[in-house]
Amino acid sequence: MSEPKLPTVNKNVSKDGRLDIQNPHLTDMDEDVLYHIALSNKTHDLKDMFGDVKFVCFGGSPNRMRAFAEYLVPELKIKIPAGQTLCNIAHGSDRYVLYKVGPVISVSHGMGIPSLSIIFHEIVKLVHHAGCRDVVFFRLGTSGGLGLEPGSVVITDEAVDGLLRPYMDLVILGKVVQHSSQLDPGLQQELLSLANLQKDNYQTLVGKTMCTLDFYEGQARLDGAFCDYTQKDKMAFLNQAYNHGIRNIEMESLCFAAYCHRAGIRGAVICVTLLDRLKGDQITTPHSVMEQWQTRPQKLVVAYIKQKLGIQ
Ligand SMILES: O=P(O)(O)O[C@@H]1C[C@H](O)[C@@H](CO)O1
Ligand SMILES: O=c1cc[nH]c(=O)[nH]1
Repeated sequence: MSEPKLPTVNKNVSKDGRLDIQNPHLTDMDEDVLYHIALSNKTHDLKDMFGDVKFVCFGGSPNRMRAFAEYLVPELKIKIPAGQTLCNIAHGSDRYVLYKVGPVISVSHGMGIPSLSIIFHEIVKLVHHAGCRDVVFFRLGTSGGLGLEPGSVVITDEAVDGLLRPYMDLVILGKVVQHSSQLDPGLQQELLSLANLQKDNYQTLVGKTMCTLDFYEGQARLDGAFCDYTQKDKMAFLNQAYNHGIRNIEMESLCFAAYCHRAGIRGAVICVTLLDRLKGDQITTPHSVMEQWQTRPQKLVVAYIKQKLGIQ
């Protein structure tokens, strides 16, 4: 396979840690409407609303990201005035939810790369307009594991596509552009060290993550509406992925990693595994157990945030 031609990246962060977006067209615009989160740099004072943000946490489901925001309130010792509740700042749009708890944004991204891509663009522009400094991005997700006890947590060191390539193909103006999906190894190690300190009764490890365009055939499942391959074909592919170092499969890490790299933002992907794909396809774990598992990546990122903010 020939090496991809990757565009130059990481030019976006200025010396003082602010995100200087390189898109020249943005500076010519009188107003920038962040359509899917119902905000704009003209109708909202984004510096006042978001200028202190240091961490942005993305996750697929709106309810999970609300629950994460609620979890952050006592953990970060945030006082919510009596009679007030957490407000979905993106309530003017019903596409995504967005909460702010102190210096943390908790935002949903929906399912799959196209949905994540839209919200990522708008969050990067939000962070830019707000003048935030040294912001770190996290994806807190769920996934199918490979050879792991369900409930294990994988910190992604490299996101690969369904062809096991460590970059994202993007079709722009009728041409394929490739963006490297490298993630920050230092951040991965910091997270792993924190996980080791937590002495949890589940495993947290660093491994490669395969990001697919589909939950069923894309992830070699036999239980979709369509399937033209055999159990043997499926196992051959999943074993190939395992031997390549892949430890979990989900649907957003490639774009998340590629865009973090492109924007020059430190980012990490942390996903709990809901099942072992070497053993099956259907997710049969009770909902209450999965809800508990989904808090595992959150717990790790909260430990990281508290450490950075000096909160005991
Ligand atoms: O972060 P979540 O749990 O939403 O991500 C995974 C990948 C797909 O979006 C979805 C499939 O069930 O779960
Ligand atoms: O198997 C799984 C489980 C969660 N999310 C996925 O994308 N795949």
